[in-house]
Amino acid sequence: MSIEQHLSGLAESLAGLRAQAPRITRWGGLLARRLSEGGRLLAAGNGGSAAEAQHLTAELVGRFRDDRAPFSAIALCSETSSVTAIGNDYGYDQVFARQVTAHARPGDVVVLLSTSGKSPNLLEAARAGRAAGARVWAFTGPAPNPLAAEAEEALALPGEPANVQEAQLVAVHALCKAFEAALPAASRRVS
Ligand SMILES: O=C(CO)[C@@H](O)[C@H](O)[C@H](O)[C@H](O)COP(=O)(O)O
Repeated sequence: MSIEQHLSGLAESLAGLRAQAPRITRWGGLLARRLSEGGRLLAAGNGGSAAEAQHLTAELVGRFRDDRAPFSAIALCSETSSVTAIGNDYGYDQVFARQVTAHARPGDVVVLLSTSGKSPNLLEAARAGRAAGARVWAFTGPAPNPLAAEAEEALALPGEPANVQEAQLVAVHALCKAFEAALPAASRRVS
């Protein structure tokens, strides 16, 4: 595939994202409410999506754009001792689900990123999140797919995996932008 074809594919995935901008704005508002009230975001993904999960939590604990309070967010894929111990003792399908069961409380938000929407460990994590009473949102490739079906809501993007993954990084930034815009003034300290 030529670079031009790759970039055309990315444009298609981004067009799919643009069509779902209202969902991202709504998610940002809900996330701002939940985290301001003491909730926590738990994020997970495999491979490149693991990097995006970490990217999202870093923006929330640090900051995206505005100077403001830190918020609680954990990338479950970065918990190397938990991932390796749970994977070793319970199997790779449980590496995120067990952490979700340990950390998630009602009022929390679980964000699961996948290009295929088929990774068994993310499907298990979605079930664990719902069982814990948390909100479960999935970022996936083309719908229908099992993860989109298992989550309460999904941002499903068209395109091949690499393009979906690239567009998901834009979606992560868009969510952070919507989140910071929706934060109550009390927790915002723009300099
Ligand atoms: O970054 C890439 C492909 O762009 C790979 O590392 C990719 O993330 C891995 O193959 C993942 O295991 C794929 O998982 P998923 O997106 O299908 O849930």
